[in-house]
Amino acid sequence: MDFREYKLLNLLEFNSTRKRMSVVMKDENEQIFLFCKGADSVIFERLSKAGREYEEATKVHLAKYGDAGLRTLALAYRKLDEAAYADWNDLFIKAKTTIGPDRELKLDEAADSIERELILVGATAVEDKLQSGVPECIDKLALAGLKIWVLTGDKMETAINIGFACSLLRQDMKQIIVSLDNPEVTAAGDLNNKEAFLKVCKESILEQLTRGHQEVSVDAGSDAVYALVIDGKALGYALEDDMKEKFLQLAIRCASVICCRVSPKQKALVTRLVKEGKGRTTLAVGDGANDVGMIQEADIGVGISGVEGMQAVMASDFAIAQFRFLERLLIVHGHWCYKRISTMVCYFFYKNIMFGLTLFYFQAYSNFTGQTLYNDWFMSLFNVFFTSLPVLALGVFEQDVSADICLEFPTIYQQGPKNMFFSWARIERWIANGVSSSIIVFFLTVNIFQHHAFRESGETAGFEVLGATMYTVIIWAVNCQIALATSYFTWIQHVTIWGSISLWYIFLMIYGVINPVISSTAYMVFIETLAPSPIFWLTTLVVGLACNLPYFVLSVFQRQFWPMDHHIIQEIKYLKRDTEDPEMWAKEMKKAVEKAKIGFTARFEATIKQVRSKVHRRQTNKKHSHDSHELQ
Ligand SMILES: Nc1ncnc2c1ncn2[C@@H]1O[C@H](COP(=O)(O)OP(=O)(O)OP(=O)(O)O)[C@@H](O)[C@H]1O
Ligand SMILES: [Mg+2]
Repeated sequence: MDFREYKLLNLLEFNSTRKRMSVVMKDENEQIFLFCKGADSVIFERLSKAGREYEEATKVHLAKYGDAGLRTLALAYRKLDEAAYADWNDLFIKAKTTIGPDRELKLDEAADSIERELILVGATAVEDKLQSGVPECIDKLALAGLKIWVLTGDKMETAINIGFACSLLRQDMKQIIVSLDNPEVTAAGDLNNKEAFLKVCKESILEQLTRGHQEVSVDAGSDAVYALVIDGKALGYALEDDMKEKFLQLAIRCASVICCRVSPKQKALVTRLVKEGKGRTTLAVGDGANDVGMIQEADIGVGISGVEGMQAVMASDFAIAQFRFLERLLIVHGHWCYKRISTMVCYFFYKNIMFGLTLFYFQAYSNFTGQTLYNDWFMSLFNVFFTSLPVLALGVFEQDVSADICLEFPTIYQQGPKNMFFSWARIERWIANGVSSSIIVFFLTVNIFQHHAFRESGETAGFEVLGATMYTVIIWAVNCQIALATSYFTWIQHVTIWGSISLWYIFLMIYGVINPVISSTAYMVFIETLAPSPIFWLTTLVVGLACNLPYFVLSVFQRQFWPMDHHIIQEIKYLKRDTEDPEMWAKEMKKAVEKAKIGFTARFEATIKQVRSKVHRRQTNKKHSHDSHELQ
């Protein structure tokens, strides 16, 4: 075997902006070479006139590989003479030893100056398999009403092929392809006038975007589904200030958007454009260092840990091991989290308003004497012990519907993006609940106690009795309220809710027997006064129920007359209709998905529609010919 020995002189590293990497080598005859591999578009730009011998053949191969969904690399080399290399090496070493922010820039410039005049050798292709479960996951996300954009560093053919593989594209979609790969731009490029070339490029992109808009507008209202495929260079122009709005509007009207050959910076810019232009919440998911920019730019960044290193994971808010876990992360945990947090916050408003307002009413009632209704310790411990754990349990464990149902009914996810549970209307309803409960608890309790004998000897109750009773009612009311608002009960919910209430009585007893210097108005109030008197227990029951009555009645009405998705599903599950009455379940299932335009469910529907229209056409044709026969 014939061995050749090469000495490695320099390594010009890969990054996603350069989209290429090179090595400088010396062979046994002291001849210096530069070998370069990288994205085809980048390599072809850098070929010398003499080095284009295999250009056409390689392009054909590359297109073939791309269509097969393979990832391609173009390979090229160049010979360097000793003197030219020595000059360049000085420049490179200087760049390499620079310290400061412009080191990268200088290195890129140095590399750029030598990676020119290349001679094309050929191309390679490797299969980069989709992870398992990606098409299914994309389908679910589409059914949940999410819009999916693909931003990739791959070449257009590969990206389109992958688009087909994961059902983002399908045959009956109309593709709008925006790129600079057209005769006008190529002709302008040959003229060697940079300014004129830029102008032609810009005009070409503007024209393609306008044409896209027209096409989409013509078909508006019909079933036509569009996909936008834009390439990195074109995107550079489309993201300029005067064009980005047009690009965004077009992209929004397309069911799928695929941006290929984009640099990391462009990925971030596109994310920002959607985030700021539409004011929507964006989520970026990626696995490589080239995705870090967009992961940080998006509202929610998700990193996939895998073969491409840990950079994406380090920069992300959530890390997952496979793309398909995104489905569960969003549709199950995203949904639960949104509900938990929004209900938790609303409940906090409610309970503090209810408690605080009773203090305020008492001030007015006692002619602003400054006398507080409750013992100091009662007030301090309200949010700490007696009402805190149930709401924490709700915030951590609540599930309005189970995980399986979330996945089976992806539309339920839309409650989040539509903000149905943290809208002003809902917050106001909870505030109103707090205000009404405070009015009920205060005025009912005061009226019950005011004109009646409380003690055997005929005296009315003192304000310490009134305060302790009212406080007891509030503890019952707010804890029962959370029991009403919770849909998922485990022993944890029971322990926290009923435990909080029990804790109050235990506290009252222990605190009540402590020296009156410390317990002040609470001294023996429960053991001696409240516990033996039936009116205390009766008040707790009646007023406690009355506080929760408005919420309860409204909830019943809502469930009955304006049920939301999760209400219906809860009822079906509770009444076991899913097993006993499959028809009802199937009917509900139909409603359970957004009308998606991408994903294989959409593809399946489109195919059925096509077959149906074909059959219909055939039947009408037959009928026509039959009719004309009869006429003859
Ligand atoms: N090590 C490498 N050496 C030379 N060229 C490379 C190398 N890695 C990638 N390339 C080329 O640079 C292009 C851009 O790579 P980049 O990492 O930005 O995106 P990607 O990995 O292709 O796609 P994605 O954004 O989907 O991860 C690739 O399509 C490939 O042609
Ligand atoms: Mg990558």
